[in-house]
Amino acid sequence: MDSAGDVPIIDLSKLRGTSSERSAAVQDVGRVCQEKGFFQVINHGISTDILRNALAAAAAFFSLPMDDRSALASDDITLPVRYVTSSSALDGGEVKVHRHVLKQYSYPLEKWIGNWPAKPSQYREKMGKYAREVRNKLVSDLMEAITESLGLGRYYLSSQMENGFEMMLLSLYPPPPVSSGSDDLRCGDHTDYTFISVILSTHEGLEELDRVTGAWLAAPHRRGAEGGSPPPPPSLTVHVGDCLEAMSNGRYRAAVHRVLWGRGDTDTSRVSITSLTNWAMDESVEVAKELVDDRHPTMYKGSTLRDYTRFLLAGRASGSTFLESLKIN
Ligand SMILES: O=C(O)CCC(=O)C(=O)O
Ligand SMILES: [Fe+2]
Repeated sequence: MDSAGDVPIIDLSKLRGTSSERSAAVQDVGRVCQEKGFFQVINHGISTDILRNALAAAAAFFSLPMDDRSALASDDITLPVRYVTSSSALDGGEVKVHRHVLKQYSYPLEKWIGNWPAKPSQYREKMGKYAREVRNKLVSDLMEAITESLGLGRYYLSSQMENGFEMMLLSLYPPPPVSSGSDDLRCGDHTDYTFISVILSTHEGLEELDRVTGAWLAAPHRRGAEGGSPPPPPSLTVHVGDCLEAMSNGRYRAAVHRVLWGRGDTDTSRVSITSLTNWAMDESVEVAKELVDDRHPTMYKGSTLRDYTRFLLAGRASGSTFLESLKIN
């Protein structure tokens, strides 16, 4: 299996190859989910145009006047489309914006796309194409490979996936204010509440925690505009999330990741799109009973997306993460 630096690369065309290619690729998927929890994908079949258009649409949205964007702001975290800004006060009373986020529900697409921002004009079309392709060409195949690699069979989660839920987080990380010094952590270390998340971004900045060495690894970044004919597509990074860690009874580990932006003298903004795969709001994610035996007792309590939302609403009073709160000692 290839890797870029210390980040493994999964060739998705192998999952659609001969049966021996497929079983080798399924084993690779299992191994990286177990050992790392993060990887990048190539030969997924999503065109460079679709990827670049989605990033351009996200950037165009963030270029809208603040009034247009803040019209979508709300404290109600259950809304299907919501604009959020995270910031902190600097010493001189100045406010540092870490990032702006547009959250939008995206699966089933037909159900939600009408709620998406109507401006800029091609936003829904370009973002909709990306959402559909990520789902059909990447997430579905990977989820099948993942359950197969756990010995549960390729279609083990098909119905939960079909009846499930997907969310996109579009993030804008503005350039740092001059006075920010070296404080360039924009999104602190965390895991995602999801089965898998897929990240596309305009710039580097995403970092993964290597659980074995304790080192932070920079996810390699390709913009997709460099030479070559056709040019190689932009990088797509995949993370194992909390739901997969729990369902697999801890066999696969959620990726701890963070975003640093602004190191050096950059005056550009970074834009990313994170796609999160979940089950329906009230469908409980439980440890797969097939993965429990005397040597592997059930390690996690069941949880739903609604439980997670409630946890966020309550604030992290205990200081622990949602995944930690699910662990059975
Ligand atoms: O901006 C990125 O590259 C990742 C953002 C992220 O981790 C998240 O929104 O959960
Ligand atoms: Fe994340």
